[in-house]
Amino acid sequence: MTSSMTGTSSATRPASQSTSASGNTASTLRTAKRMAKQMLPLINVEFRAIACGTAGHLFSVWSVMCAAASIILGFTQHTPLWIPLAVAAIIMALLRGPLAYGEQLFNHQMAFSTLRDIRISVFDTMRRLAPAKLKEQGRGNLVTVITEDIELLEIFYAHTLSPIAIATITALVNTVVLAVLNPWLGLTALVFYILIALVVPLLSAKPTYRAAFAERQAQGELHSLVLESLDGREELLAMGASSTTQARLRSATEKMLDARTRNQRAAGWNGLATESIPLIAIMVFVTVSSWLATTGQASTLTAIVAIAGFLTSFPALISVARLGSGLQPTMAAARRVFALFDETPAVEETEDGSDLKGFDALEATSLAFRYPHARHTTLSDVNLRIVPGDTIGIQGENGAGKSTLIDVLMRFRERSSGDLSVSGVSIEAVNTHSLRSQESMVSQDTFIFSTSLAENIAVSKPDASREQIEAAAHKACLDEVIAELPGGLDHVLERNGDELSEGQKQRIAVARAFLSEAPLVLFDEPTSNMDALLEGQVMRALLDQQADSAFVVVSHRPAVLAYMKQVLTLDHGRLSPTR
Ligand SMILES: Nc1ncnc2c1ncn2[C@@H]1O[C@H](COP(=O)(O)OP(=O)(O)OP(=O)(O)O)[C@@H](O)[C@H]1O
Repeated sequence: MTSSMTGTSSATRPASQSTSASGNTASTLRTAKRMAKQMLPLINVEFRAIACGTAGHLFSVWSVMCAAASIILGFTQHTPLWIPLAVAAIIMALLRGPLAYGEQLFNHQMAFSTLRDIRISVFDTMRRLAPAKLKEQGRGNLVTVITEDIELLEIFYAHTLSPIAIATITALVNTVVLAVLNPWLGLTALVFYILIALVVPLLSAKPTYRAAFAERQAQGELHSLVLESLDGREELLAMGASSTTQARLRSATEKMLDARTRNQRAAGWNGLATESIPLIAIMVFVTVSSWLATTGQASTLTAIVAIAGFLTSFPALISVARLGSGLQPTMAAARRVFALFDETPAVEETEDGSDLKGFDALEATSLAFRYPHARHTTLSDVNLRIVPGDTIGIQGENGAGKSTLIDVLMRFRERSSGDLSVSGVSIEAVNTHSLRSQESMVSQDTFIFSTSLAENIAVSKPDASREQIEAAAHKACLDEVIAELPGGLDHVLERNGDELSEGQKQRIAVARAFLSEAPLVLFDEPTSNMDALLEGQVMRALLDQQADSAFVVVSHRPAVLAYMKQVLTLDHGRLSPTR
């Protein structure tokens, strides 16, 4: 991952909250600088875009100037000079097309490559933040960042830096050319160039940024609400609460539309200036040129050629003037993407630590854990030793901290104090990928991916053979589910396994545990949705294939705990033996 993208900060709030709408110039410049850094690996492509764009715009100005000079010289003075001027005008006009094509091609090559790198970094960041910090982000907000916010960055990478460079170079060259024709013409052009390419975008940037930022935030909140209403649609219908949700959706939509309207209004003012100022500039320029011609300070030929050139010099500048409002949604989106990159993970992954050779023991001594901002510690003094062959049941009241303990043992969350080691190595000194190969987990909620049932089972061992998958499915009592699905093991499950019952999904999770080769498996309520018969079959199958593995099973059910050699109770943050 590119370090400039992922520099960490002390931010601990979700991306939706950790950025403010303050559009001060310093922070916008910082964001722009950070974005520009991503372009460094492709700087040659950017130079090519600038070269093509500059040449293309200058050729279009010069071709019109040469054509004007050629026509006047040919018709009024009948000098042969009109011929080379006409040829030059035609050649430059013909070159304008390929140069414009090149400019677009290189700009988009730059934009798409940079966006690809940013997308990879976003997915890397999500992996780094998962699972603890990702839960805090809000799914809707993440969806907005991953889809719309990243797409908006395209404007910066394809339509910002090179147009600014092109506009600056062409404006300077045009000013010099016009000043050579007559200093007054050069001065007049320079004043209007500065007005259009500098003053207009700077004046329209700040108000547009605020509205654009509010719109991005409102969009994220609306997406969160829509996803929440979709996920909870059955509860809402069953509880007759649809109208409340509709009202919340309406209010969120209005908030978003209000921000969008303000954004459009700010963009409208920018459009007004961008359309009017060139016309005023042309009127003033024509007036100055006519005055110079009538007072004999410039020839008619000079005045007409200068007017022709000035008229055609605006497109490069107008695209920069429009950035004043057009770029602001992009800057707002960039702040949100960078806020995600800057989010501090609950646990920093270890990459330069030790690799575990095998699993001897997991030991927790005086282990404590407190959620950030929580008033009490959830785990205050946990002492636990797990060795190969152990089966340990953990029970406790709702909210006692059982799932939290599993998260800490998996190092999804960092303990607040105490010691925690695996095979004699302090857990944070173990390389994360090595830790995951030794410890795996079956959580309360099973996520079903949109792929075949076989591939869903093989999540814990992607290179598992067909026989191994079938055996795991059989042990997890999935035979009858497989027989009922139209494609059997190859049936493609969709929408988080909508067509399966919760108990069937849990059996898929257990099948994953059967396939996993991790010597320590932590189960969080693995059979809570199964009937007593299935539960018994699954537990017996688990113990049958246990061999040297160690199992820790969190459960409220005495029937499940009865299978365990040792049962512990978690109460007031402490584990004590029950039997
Ligand atoms: N992300 C969080 N931030 C703050 N507090 C949390 C968070 N997650 C859980 N808690 C709190 O920590 C305590 C322990 O929660 P945990 O889910 O570990 O309990 P549990 O024993 O697994 O409960 P259950 O039997 O209901 O599954 C609860 O009081 C809960 O409110």
